[in-house]
Amino acid sequence: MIEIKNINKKFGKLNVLNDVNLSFKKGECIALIGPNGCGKTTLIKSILGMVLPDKGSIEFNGISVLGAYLYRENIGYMPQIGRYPDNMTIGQIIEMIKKIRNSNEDLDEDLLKAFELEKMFDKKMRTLSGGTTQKVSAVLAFLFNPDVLILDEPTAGLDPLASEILKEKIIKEKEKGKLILITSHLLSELDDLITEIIFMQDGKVHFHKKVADLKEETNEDKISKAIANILKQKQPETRNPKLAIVS
Ligand SMILES: Nc1ncnc2c1ncn2[C@@H]1O[C@H](COP(=O)(O)OP(=O)(O)OP(=O)(O)O)[C@@H](O)[C@H]1O
Repeated sequence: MIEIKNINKKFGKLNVLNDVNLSFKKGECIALIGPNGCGKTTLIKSILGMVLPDKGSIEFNGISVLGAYLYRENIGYMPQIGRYPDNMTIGQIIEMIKKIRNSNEDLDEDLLKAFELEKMFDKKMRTLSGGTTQKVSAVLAFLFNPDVLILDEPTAGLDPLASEILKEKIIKEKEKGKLILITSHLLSELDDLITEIIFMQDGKVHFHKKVADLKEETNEDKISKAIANILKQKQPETRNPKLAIVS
């Protein structure tokens, strides 16, 4: 579904993506993890066409994303920090996006209802808490029933109930066979969700494994412990604080 081949990206002298090769298929729920600044968001933005790689190719269903935009209709994107026009209300934002998309798909309003956002339709975006803004971003990502969901730190800032609602929704969409790509630092949140894990470090893919294989190899039940175990095996001498994992 998404093929990433030999992607490189520099910002000035900083090598942010360094020969990244990845392949994502329908029905997978993949966690993209790694220390701050290792290139996760840059990789996501490259898939979305918001960042142009210096080298390499990205294909969506066999077609290069370079210069293309229609493929984005198949992707629901929840950014790490959603930015919206300050003076518009929640209701106006959702209506505006619906009009721009002009989609014939049945709308998926599960999250709109579960988060009870309709009660807050008249609230202006500038008055919203961080968590409520995250809820608006989540609603918009799922609204047009996309085949692919790319969620950048989706539960950051959400309260425990909202976080659980979103996780249940992600599981429901995964079961429908969608491709879901999630970045998160909260590894304990990922246990029930993901089928594969990609660990990035310094712009490179450190490893890409199926969760079942990772757990079997390390003899650990929890993803956070399994990853810590792998990292210890790979770097027995060093204690690199950048690899700190939140479990
Ligand atoms: N537009 C840009 N211009 C210059 N540098 C950038 C730009 N976007 C990202 N960077 C740099 O690229 C590096 C990777 O950033 P990126 O946002 O991809 O990291 P990340 O893995 O998503 O981090 P985090 O876990 O903190 O979200 C960082 O050093 C960041 O400062």
